[in-house]
Amino acid sequence: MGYKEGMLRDGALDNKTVIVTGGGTGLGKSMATYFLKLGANVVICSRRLEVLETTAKELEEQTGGQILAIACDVRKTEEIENVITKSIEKFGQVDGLVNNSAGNFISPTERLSYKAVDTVVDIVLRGTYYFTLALGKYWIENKIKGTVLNISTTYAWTGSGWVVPSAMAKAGVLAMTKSLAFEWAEHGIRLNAIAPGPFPTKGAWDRLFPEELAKKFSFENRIPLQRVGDHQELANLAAYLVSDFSAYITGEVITLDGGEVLSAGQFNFLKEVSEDQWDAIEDQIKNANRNSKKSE
Ligand SMILES: CCC/C=C/C(=O)SCCNC(=O)CCNC(=O)[C@H](O)C(C)(C)COP(=O)([O-])OP(=O)([O-])OC[C@H]1O[C@@H](n2cnc3c(N)ncnc32)[C@H](O)[C@@H]1OP(=O)([O-])[O-]
Ligand SMILES: NC(=O)C1=CN([C@@H]2O[C@H](COP(=O)(O)OP(=O)(O)OC[C@H]3O[C@@H](n4cnc5c(N)ncnc54)[C@H](OP(=O)(O)O)[C@@H]3O)[C@@H](O)[C@H]2O)C=CC1
Repeated sequence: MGYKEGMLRDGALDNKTVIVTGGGTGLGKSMATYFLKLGANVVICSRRLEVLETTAKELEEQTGGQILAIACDVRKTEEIENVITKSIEKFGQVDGLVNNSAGNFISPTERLSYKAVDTVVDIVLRGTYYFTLALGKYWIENKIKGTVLNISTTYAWTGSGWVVPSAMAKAGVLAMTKSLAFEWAEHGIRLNAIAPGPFPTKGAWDRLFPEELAKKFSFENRIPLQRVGDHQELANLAAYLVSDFSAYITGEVITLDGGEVLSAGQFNFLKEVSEDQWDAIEDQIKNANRNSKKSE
């Protein structure tokens, strides 16, 4: 058994219908795959219908599960409402939502046009609160104990230069997660988030680690656990958080990043010190201890 294997037991998501935004590619596709394997009906939606349909066909063959692909720009409320209506028509009801769609690219902020900032913020923040609001109203009206899982980032709370629109938007998503988790708890609706570290996907790598950068900065050296994430690790956590096994968890953000976010620790630079240097440092400190005792 290892981290590349599915964690939950067969049938863990039986009788659940989960919408995964951006489910045609990358991490959304990996989560959709695992949800299907665990028995869920899955609805994937994003802008490119042909990408969604190709994924739907592939996953249907791979898992034998039921999957519906619908075009939807999460910045448009009427398209979101169409996804919800079609999902209910096909599967009877909707139980879960994974807000996974995102837009992001690295850039010095002063190079961005107003529209460039709006584009990222609108997909990530507006798209997430539009979808959550639409489903929340439906859940409350129909007394359904729905679950929302937001895919955030660690820089939602540390901040990060060169991805400022994304950081602002993901921070808003985090505030929404915690605020609504409290407000809608009385309806049995739960909201949680995952903050992933680097998980290789074409979407992220093309826009955040283009070849020029990838050659210079290797993750193996930067991540304390010395590797990037495996998609199944994220799918495992996501499936747990949308399942009833996590029924007592709400308003939580779980970091899944091999320790990357911990690198700000004030003394972490000591990673560079060799054993010989530690011998000398230990001597110096013990000497200073002895001297301070003498002078007392
Ligand atoms: C591992 C770390 C965490 C990872 C987090 C992730 O989210 S990974 C997820 C990663 N996955 C994804 O991001 C997947 C989806 N992403 C996408 O579809 C695109 O990257 C998108 C977000 C730009 C949206 O596309 P669209 O078709 O809706 O919009 P558009 O093409 O019309 O552009 C709008 C404005 O942006 C401007 N602009 C664009 N690039 C640059 C640049 N490099 N420099 C400067 N500006 C740039 C462009 O010029 C225009 O402004 P203008 O000139 O009119 O004032
Ligand atoms: N990969 C990583 O290392 C990390 C990823 N994340 C997060 O994980 C999530 C998935 O990213 P990842 O799989 O890497 O990248 P992808 O680019 O593969 O996924 C982004 C998805 O969002 C969809 N999307 C973009 N714009 C819209 C829109 N306007 N309306 C609806 N859907 C849209 C895209 O589909 P389409 O183009 O068809 O619309 C695409 O399927 C994101 O939330 C990202 O911020 C967080 C930290 C690290």
